Amino acid sequence: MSYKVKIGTRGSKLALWQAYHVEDLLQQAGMETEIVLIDTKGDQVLDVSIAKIGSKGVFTQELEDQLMDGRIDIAVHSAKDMQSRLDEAFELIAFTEREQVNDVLLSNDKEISLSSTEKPLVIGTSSTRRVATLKHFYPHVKTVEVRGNLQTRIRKMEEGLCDALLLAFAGVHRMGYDDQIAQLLSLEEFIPAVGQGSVAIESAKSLNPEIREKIIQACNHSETEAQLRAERAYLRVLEGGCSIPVFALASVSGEKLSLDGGIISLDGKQRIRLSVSGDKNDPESLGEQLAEQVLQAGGKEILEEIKKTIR
Ligand SMILES: NCc1[nH]cc(CCC(=O)O)c1CC(=O)O
Repeated sequence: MSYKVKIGTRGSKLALWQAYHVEDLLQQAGMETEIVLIDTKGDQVLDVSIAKIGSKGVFTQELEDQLMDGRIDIAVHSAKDMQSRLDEAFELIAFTEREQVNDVLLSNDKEISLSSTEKPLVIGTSSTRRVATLKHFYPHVKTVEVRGNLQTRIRKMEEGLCDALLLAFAGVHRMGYDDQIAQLLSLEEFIPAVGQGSVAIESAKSLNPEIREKIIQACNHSETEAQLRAERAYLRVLEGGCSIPVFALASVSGEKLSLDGGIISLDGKQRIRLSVSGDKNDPESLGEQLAEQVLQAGGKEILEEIKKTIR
C-alpha cells in the first residue's frame, strides 16, 4: 500500500523539529510522508500571555479543522501543549519516547545558580508553574515574563531583560542550545508540566484504522504512553490548562506505574505534592486517584483561588 501520511504542524522551529522527528519514525517504518504547515492563533498572538488569551486550543484549533476535513491525517504537538480534554471527534493515538524531563536554566553566564544569593537574579519565564515554584523555593529570585519562541527569548535575555531563562530541557535540546545550559533543575523542586518532553500525535477518530495502526506501531513508545495517560488524567480532573501551576511526573518500573504530582499557589506559599502508584495498565485511574488526593489535601482551595485570579 502506498499511502502518503499527511503530517500537520505549526511552523515554529520547535514544531518543525517535532514534525520531522515523527516523519523520520514513519519513514523508518517504510511509510511515505508529507509535511503540511499550518498557522495557528497561538502563533499569531505573540504579545499577549497565553494565560490571558485562554489556553484552550490556541495552538490546536486550526490543526483540528484540517484533521476533520482530511487535509491532514495527523497533527504533531508538544504533548505538554495539548489540552487535557479533546473534542469528541479527536484522539491522541501515539506518544514518542520521552526526552529528559527536567527544566533547565539557560544563560550566557554559566556560573549562574538559583541558590546563589550574592547578587539579585532575574529569571525570564512565562509559565505560572515555574514562577510559583521559584517563589516557593527561591523567594529571593525575581521573575520577568518573556514570550515568543526560544530564539526570541534568548535575544531578549541577551538584550538584558533577564539573567537567565527557565525552560524545558526538551525544547532547548531540540533547538540545539545545550551548550548554554547553566543548571539542570532538580525533579524534587521543579516537577515538570504534564507531558513535558514527549511529542503527541493527534488524529481524527475517522482516520482509516489500518493507517492509524501503522502510525502507532511506528511512533508510539508504550512506557511513555502509560506515563502520559496517567499525567493527563490527573490534569483532566483538575481542569488545569497550561495556565494553572499543576505538575505531575509518572515513572514506570516493571508493571508498576508511579505518579508524583501536585499543585502550587500562584504566590508559591502553598505547595501540595503527593505520590501514588498502581498498575501500569490502568494509568487513567492512577491519575484520577492522585487528583482526588491532591484536591482533598487542600488542592481544591488553591485551585479555586487560582481560577479567581486568572479568569
Ligand atoms: N510551553 C511551551 C513549550 N511547549 C513545549 C516546550 C518544550 C518541549 C517539551 O517540553 O516537550 C515548550 C518550551 C518550554 O516550556 O520551555
